[in-house]
Amino acid sequence: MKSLIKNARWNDELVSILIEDGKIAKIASTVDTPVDQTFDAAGNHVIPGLVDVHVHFRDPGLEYKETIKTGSLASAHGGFTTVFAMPNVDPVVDTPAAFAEMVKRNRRDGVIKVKQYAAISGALTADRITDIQKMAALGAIGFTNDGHGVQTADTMYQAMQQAQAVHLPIVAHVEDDSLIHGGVMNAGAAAERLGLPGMSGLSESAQLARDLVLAAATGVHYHVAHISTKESVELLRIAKARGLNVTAEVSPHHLLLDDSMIEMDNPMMKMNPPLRTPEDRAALISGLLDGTIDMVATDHAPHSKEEKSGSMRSAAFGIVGIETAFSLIYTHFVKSGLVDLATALKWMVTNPIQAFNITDAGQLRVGDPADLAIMDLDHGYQIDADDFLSKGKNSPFIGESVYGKTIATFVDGKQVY
Ligand SMILES: NC(=O)N[C@@H](CC(=O)O)C(=O)O
Ligand SMILES: [Zn+2]
Ligand SMILES: [Zn+2]
Repeated sequence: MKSLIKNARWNDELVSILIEDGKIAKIASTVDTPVDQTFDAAGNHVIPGLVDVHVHFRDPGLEYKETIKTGSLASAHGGFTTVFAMPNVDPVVDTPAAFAEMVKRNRRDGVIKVKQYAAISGALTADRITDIQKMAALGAIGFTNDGHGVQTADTMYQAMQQAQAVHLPIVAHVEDDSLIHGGVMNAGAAAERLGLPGMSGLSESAQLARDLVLAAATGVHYHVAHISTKESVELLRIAKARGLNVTAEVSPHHLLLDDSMIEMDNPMMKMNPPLRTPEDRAALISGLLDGTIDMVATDHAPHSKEEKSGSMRSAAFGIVGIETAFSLIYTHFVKSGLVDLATALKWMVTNPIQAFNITDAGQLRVGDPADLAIMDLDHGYQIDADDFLSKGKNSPFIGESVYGKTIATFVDGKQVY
């Protein structure tokens, strides 16, 4: 099977991409090999398929929020061709049997490449660590209790030792529960103005400091999920300077929103970690620009309309992000002139692939899997929840005007959007 994508803009040139048996066979200004199928990109840009190391697909158990099918279709709509699914489904992915079931489902229902994390400890909250060795053998991409911080140092220490032994990362949702005090947004002036209970950013940074000590002692690859405070960025900067094997992701919403923008009690502005202060946000942006933070990940967290209505006091934590991430980063970092497209693609493709040793994702080189997306970078559009393929419509960015609309997405040469 041979196919051709023609008239695609790549590195300021119009190219044709020849795809043979799912792999990129040739990239050239003209290709005259006879093919079975041709896709005309009509002068739009081609980018390597995006990679998101942090999504919630809610399947099994919470299919009313999202399924692997709808989540992966939404990913394709966002230009993503590889995503890493979190284990906080029902049942939690904390046993080899549950893990094996997820592998089966992800393969059966995913229209893109859906890789799977396994839990660090039972039910994401127990002190007892999971069978890390067995789940590694079954294909786990890493271990995480995302949704919960690991509260005891010994549990984290043991998990790191085991993960290091199988050469897989620990992905940390860093949150010390003793510092949360029932907060629903960041503690500080904004929470006081709104009269809402606040949670301190120290909850994240204090646990991160502990983890970095443990990571140094074990040598494990330690990856910080959804980093959100300036203290965390500083800790990470020091850890990297010391040569620790540590990486971090930041979400588009923590880069683009802060608590000063929460004008009223609005559940679409509620997520964990919460939007922090403008100073925290500035530190996240500098950290991303100077390489302290390695990558952008969405933390796509779909919830139902009911769960995301009413007051922030009772609404669920989390927002969707997989269908808006590229447009938001492209518009606010590339179109605005802060970085070039290649840098944004480092944050959303190359660095995730390298940090997690992904061998079957495409980077738009001859011989790579034909995982790619065609993007219209020149015409603005408005983010509209009716266009989302995700079941979750819980986005604070609805109505925003952005650039970077996905025209088509291909996985192993097959058009999936
Ligand atoms: N980010 C969130 O606010 N929610 C996530 C859990 C998580 O990522 O911690 C979820 O599963 O809904
Ligand atoms: Zn989390
Ligand atoms: Zn998450």
